[in-house]
Amino acid sequence: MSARLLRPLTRRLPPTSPACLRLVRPGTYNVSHFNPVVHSNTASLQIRSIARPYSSKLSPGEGMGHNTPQNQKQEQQSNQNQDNRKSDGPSSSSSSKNSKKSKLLLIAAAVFSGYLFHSIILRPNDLSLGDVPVLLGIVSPPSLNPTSFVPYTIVEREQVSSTAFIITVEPFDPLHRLMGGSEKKKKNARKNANKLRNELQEAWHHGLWCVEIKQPQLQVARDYTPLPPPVGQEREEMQRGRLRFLIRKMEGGEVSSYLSKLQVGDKVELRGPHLGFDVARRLGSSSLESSNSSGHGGGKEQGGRVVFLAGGTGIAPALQVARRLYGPVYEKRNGKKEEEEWKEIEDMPAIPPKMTIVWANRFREDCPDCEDLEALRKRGYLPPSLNNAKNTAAGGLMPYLQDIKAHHPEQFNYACTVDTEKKFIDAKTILDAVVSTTPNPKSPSSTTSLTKSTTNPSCPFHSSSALINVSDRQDHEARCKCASPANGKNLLMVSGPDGFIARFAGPKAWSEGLERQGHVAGVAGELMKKGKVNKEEWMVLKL
Ligand SMILES: Cc1cc2nc3c(=O)[nH]c(=O)nc-3n(C[C@H](O)[C@H](O)[C@H](O)COP(=O)(O)OP(=O)(O)OC[C@H]3O[C@@H](n4cnc5c(N)ncnc54)[C@H](O)[C@@H]3O)c2cc1C
Repeated sequence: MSARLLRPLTRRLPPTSPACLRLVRPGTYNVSHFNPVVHSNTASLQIRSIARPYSSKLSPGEGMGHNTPQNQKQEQQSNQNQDNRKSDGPSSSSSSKNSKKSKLLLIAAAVFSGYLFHSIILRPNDLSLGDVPVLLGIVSPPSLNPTSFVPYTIVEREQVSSTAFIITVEPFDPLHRLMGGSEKKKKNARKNANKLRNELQEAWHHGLWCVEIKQPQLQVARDYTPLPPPVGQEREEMQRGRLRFLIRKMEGGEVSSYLSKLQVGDKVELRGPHLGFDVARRLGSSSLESSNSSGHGGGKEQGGRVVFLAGGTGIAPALQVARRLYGPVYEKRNGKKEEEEWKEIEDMPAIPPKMTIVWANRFREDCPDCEDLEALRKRGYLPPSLNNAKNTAAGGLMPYLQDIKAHHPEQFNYACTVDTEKKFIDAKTILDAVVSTTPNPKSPSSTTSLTKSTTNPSCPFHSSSALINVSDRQDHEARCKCASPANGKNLLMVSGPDGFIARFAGPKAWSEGLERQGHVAGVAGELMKKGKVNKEEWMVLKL
């Protein structure tokens, strides 16, 4: 509020200038010329007492610093005024104090209404009343947290198909809005950068996570899953605290319809991060699992294979898992592979577990260029990190998948199905995907699964029967109950609309106000019953 309105005042009257010091001299002043906004409300402001009467307490050289005849005259005049006021008695003094107070109040009210008019009427999506403490420097801008909503600004928006769009948001800083591209803005951005990076780094390291986005008119919020940053932009995006979401507009949907109407520059409110299922701990790979939080030291051997069935926007958690297993997709910068740096930061395994994603879409436009990478190469296409192109939000998500494939050809696979081309996920698709993750016996990453004898049936990480009652919101607080270090399970993960999950893994169940995993049914349940997918080695996770 006042930062903008007082700027002209401070610019005209720097604190050390004689003009500024004139302000503290006893006397009557017209304040209207300081700011046009207060002009209509004030005629004059009397300043009669100051903390240190300048005539007696300012030492030579302090303040005005000039003992000119003119100053002496003014001083005498001022002393005379003070004497006169003293003789008026206490009632006169208190009434003048009151009038001074009311005038100051008037000014404050005028400034405040000007601000309200500016922020609410003129720029409704810009600044709001809640931003005042930040603008005044009383508090720093709030950062993403799981208990309260904080404002973000949409900085990019891309329509990737007729119903789906990607928005990129970054933390809203009211000071940035007011200061434009000034030095102060840059300084502030740098100050916040490391804090934001640390917060998000933890969530990315966990793997699966989401944030809530609020619909402010209806005061409802829904979960959305941040996509990994575009190829080669991980560092920059993390430092700016940016988040990207793939959102499908649902007809009649309260939050997705609202979000579909927002444009670049608009504000959204986010709350989070909310950590989801701990994939690394279930896979049990020693290099993925953090020993201090697992309840035991973590297994010595590499473990875990992942088959991920993603329906539509369910691709977002699939990419989060891929990022957890393979690290950020990197670019070469100054001759140094950025991936190496991230490996150090994130403790990535040298040889990551095998993963296959099958992405089901209604239309081809949702997954253009979803071809085998070799076929794409023959057509002259190279993923962004190999042809040094920057992959912005534009181009959707295929470049991300292609880049992981290019860097981990043995470990990672992806395939797409398109409803309108009469290609659907079925039992055979799932079995093929399971086979594609079979480790090469010669490979050092050969998988060893957790055997029946070492699995505690009540362990929420390694026992399918215990998983039935698990909710994703509580998962990260649980502890492994297996007696000996777990080598890990393989995961068949299913993510997408409720109908998609129910078809392939059975419906989730609700109890005590929480959505829980429920029994495994659907196509995956059938395959396990028939023994085509070994239920001792594979666990099903519904997202
Ligand atoms: C952990 C998690 C992560 C998620 N991540 C993403 C993501 O990254 N991207 C994404 O797009 N979605 C994601 N979702 C789904 C998202 O949270 C919302 O559920 C989705 O956007 C729909 O919300 P909505 O408010 O628009 O629709 P809602 O208002 O909840 O309505 C949903 C559907 O039900 C219909 N409906 C509503 N009320 C009625 C009624 N009374 N009678 C009949 N039909 C009705 C609506 O028409 C609509 O089609 C995620 C969900 C979870 C749990």
